[in-house]
Amino acid sequence: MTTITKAACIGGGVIGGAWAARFVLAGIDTRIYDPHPEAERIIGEVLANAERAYAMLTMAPLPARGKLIFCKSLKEAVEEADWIQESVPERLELKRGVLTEIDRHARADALIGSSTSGLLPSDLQRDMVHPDRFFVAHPYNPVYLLPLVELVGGQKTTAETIARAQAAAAQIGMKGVVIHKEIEAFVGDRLLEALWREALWLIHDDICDTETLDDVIRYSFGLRWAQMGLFETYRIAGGEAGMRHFLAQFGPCLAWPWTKLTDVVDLDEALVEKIGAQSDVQAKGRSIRELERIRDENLVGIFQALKGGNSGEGWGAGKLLADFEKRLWSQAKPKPAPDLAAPLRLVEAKVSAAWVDYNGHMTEHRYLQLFGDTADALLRLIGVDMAYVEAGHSYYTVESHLRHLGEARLGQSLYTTVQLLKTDEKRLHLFSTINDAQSGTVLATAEQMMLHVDSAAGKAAPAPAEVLARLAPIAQAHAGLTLPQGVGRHVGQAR
Ligand SMILES: NC(=O)C1=CN([C@@H]2O[C@H](COP(=O)(O)OP(=O)(O)OC[C@H]3O[C@@H](n4cnc5c(N)ncnc54)[C@H](O)[C@@H]3O)[C@@H](O)[C@H]2O)C=CC1
Ligand SMILES: C[N+](C)(C)CC(=O)CC(=O)[O-]
Repeated sequence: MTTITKAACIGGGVIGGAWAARFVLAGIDTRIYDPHPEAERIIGEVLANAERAYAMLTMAPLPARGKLIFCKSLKEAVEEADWIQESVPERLELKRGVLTEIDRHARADALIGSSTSGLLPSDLQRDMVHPDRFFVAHPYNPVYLLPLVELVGGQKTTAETIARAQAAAAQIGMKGVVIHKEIEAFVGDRLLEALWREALWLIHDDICDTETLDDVIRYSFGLRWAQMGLFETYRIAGGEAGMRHFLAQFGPCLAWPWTKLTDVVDLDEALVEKIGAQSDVQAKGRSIRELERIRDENLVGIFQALKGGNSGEGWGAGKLLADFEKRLWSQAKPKPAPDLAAPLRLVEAKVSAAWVDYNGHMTEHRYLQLFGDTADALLRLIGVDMAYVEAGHSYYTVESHLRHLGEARLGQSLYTTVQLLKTDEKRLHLFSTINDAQSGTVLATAEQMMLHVDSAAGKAAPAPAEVLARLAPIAQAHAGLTLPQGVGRHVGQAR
């Protein structure tokens, strides 16, 4: 299977720019060709938003950012690439011309994907000399966050190409869903178009305005769709009798005249202006980049909620993120040995929107999460990693005392440190801090006791010699450090 190390983006608008961000943030060197005079500025802004979103999304060790190179010609962009992604405007003749040129200059084993929202891959690959390596890779906006890519082959696409494309998608954290039969608009845009058509009629007929329509979605079924889609949601809606009862009860309603789905609304000047004006009111003067940042913060929050779903196993897009993070951790190069002569600096983080509460600052359980991540980083350092845990032993936290000394705000960069206060064969007594990354100011501290356990037996057990041996030099070095202020504090009031 191909490992993608070099990518090319042909077209760097809304979608091409965000593909470039996804590639670059996955550590892939990316060349981009777009003749738009402001391409560099636009793509730079998209990349900045993507980096901001990733900093909030994950603490897993992302690879070093790939290089982003702007090219003067399509040839220069594609000739060395492993994966070329075309994202030029949705016009068949334009796309065919661009794809034929890509085909001419690309390496024989390169993957060539098109972002088309609905054109048939067989039509797009018609004039290519090597159409076997061409496929539709239809993404969703914003490509750098939403993980789905619909993979659709044309008549001349090989099964090997689709399999390689699926593996390449996984490499950049995407879920490549293979659509085995080519139809216009594939699966996602068929569904979206049905909804959109209906929505346009509702505005046209003055049933509601754009804000009311959006509220109807985002306060109700939009929340359901992000986690269970349509059919699993409706299975539950059938009550204990499930899907069959749901179909029996609501199937006949489909024959009632509830929808204008087959009629196409005339998007004449008046309707465009009506929708445009209502949309302007909704936006409350926010720019597209500002709206993108709000959207991204919300998406990150949803991802994180889904990552903790299904009793912590992860669910849907959250499970995909959890699996991707596991892979990143397993591939991470060992960090240089930390300086033992000071508390160990182990975790870097940025305050995500999902971490902020009604007081406008990081909410209290996120402090505990960061202290937990810090303890996990220390455990990995002494060999207590996922394989160790799966083999039946771990450390459990049995006591924590947190102190909140300052506020952490949305987007603020933080780091944590940990100092070993005392250890024995079963116990780890730790003192951790959360610090502002710029000033080093301590914002919170945690004093914690952890116990080594035999997880199957559910009781404390001595840690094995190899774990204790890795612990010993840290414990020895930290024994010489000053006891941090706040150790042994209990909750009480000054008298
Ligand atoms: N905007 C969306 O929500 C989605 C769009 N798509 C698909 O992605 C593709 C691109 O759409 P957008 O990014 O929205 O359009 P866009 O208009 O934002 O970007 C198109 C870019 O292509 C560039 N371009 C035009 N001719 C070119 C050429 N010959 N060579 C290189 N670059 C060229 C333009 O300068 C522009 O920057 C379309 O096929 C669209 O259907 C797919 C998923 C979602
Ligand atoms: C509007 N659109 C057809 C270009 C939308 C898509 O293709 C997918 C998306 O991101 O909604």
